Amino acid sequence: MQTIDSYNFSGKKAIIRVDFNVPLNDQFEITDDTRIRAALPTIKKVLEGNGSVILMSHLGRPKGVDEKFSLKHIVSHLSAKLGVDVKFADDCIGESAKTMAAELKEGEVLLLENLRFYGEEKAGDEAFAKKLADLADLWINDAFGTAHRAHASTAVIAKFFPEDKMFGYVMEGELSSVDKVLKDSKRPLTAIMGGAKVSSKIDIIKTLMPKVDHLIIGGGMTYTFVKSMGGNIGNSLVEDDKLDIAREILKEAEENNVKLHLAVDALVADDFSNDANTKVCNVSEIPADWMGLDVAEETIKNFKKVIEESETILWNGPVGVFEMDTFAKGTKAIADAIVTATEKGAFSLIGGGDSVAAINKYNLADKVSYVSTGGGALLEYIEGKELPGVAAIRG
Ligand SMILES: Nc1ncnc2c1ncn2[C@@H]1O[C@H](COP(=O)(O)OP(=O)(O)O)[C@@H](O)[C@H]1O
Ligand SMILES: O=C(OP(=O)(O)O)[C@H](O)COP(=O)(O)O
Repeated sequence: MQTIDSYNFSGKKAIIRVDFNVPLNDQFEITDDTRIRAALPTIKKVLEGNGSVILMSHLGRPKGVDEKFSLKHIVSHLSAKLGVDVKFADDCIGESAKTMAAELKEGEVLLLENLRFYGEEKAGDEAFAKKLADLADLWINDAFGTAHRAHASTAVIAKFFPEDKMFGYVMEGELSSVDKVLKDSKRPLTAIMGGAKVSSKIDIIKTLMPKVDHLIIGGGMTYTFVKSMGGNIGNSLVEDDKLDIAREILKEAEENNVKLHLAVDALVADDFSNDANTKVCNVSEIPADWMGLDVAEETIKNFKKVIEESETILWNGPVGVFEMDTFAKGTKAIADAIVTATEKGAFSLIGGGDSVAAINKYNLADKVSYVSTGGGALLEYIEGKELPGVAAIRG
């Protein structure tokens, strides 16, 4: 298998599938460029090896051609980050892309327009994949965030590069980080699962159960668990159809000798608002009309202790409504505890859109071991599913 470190890029054109699916505001400015920064080492590696680079990505979920989802919005930012004037092809296939790719010289970078302007991308159309493949001499897959999609540019294109395909550094880093957590982990291993709902986390919790020593459950999920044990949760978020699953998870934890840590106290509010009235109460004694929106002191103390004594940590999902400052304390405390553990030598992996947003909000991304660029892809990989973008390279 080829690797990015052993391949000779000299005089070659590399088409790199990146995940530049970044959030844009109403002025089309990038509000979080994590995925762009993550892709730079791979691009630079090819350029330093005297190759040229053709970048391809999707942005959003457009239905056909739609200006709002044009990758032209990221050209200037990418150029600044790379220190290279990035050229832009306003169609990812067709004559102009072909000519621009053919004319690309060593050290130059061409960005293709949004692949999803063509339905063929998501359909995994082979003829479309071939048109992309024909632009280059080799294919690098570095789009971890999209590795769970069997699309033309993430998987199907592989067949046109039987010898000349490889992972980029993002893919290599993401895969080895998950391996460090799930395969060669130093103990104790702690998973912190937060976020809104049990339903979106059941599969991952079940996968982690036989592997972890500690499972911390936080966020909106808490109240489904508390209700399943007969507690009063007032107006808190709950999934009544998941009460049985919650009980099952509690039982599985016992059977697997996993120490499951739930909140003991909650910061409750009389409204889902930053300006609501708040008070602290026992997590199973929440008055009617009040809702739990964050963990409180006693819980924070418990969670911190477990995290700071861990050698390997996986964090997915905030433990409170951290978007509102009033309810951000618990999530900030988790982030701080992970940083403390990491400073003491633990390996920490943060993944999932909102926990990454939280770690960035507190400027702590550089103080943990690895921040994943994948949401759904990371969860599927941890769940043990084969990702098409990975299989396309490993075969
Ligand atoms: N107690 C709570 N009640 C309601 N929503 C919550 C609560 N705690 C956390 N959340 C919300 O959960 C959302 C994140 O959920 P989710 O998408 O599952 O996480 P992630 O993106 O990290 O996987 C955040 O927007 C957060 O505000
Ligand atoms: O942002 C992405 O996924 P994520 O929201 O799970 O992190 C990827 O770019 C994949 O996008 P998609 O879910 O539209 O295929």
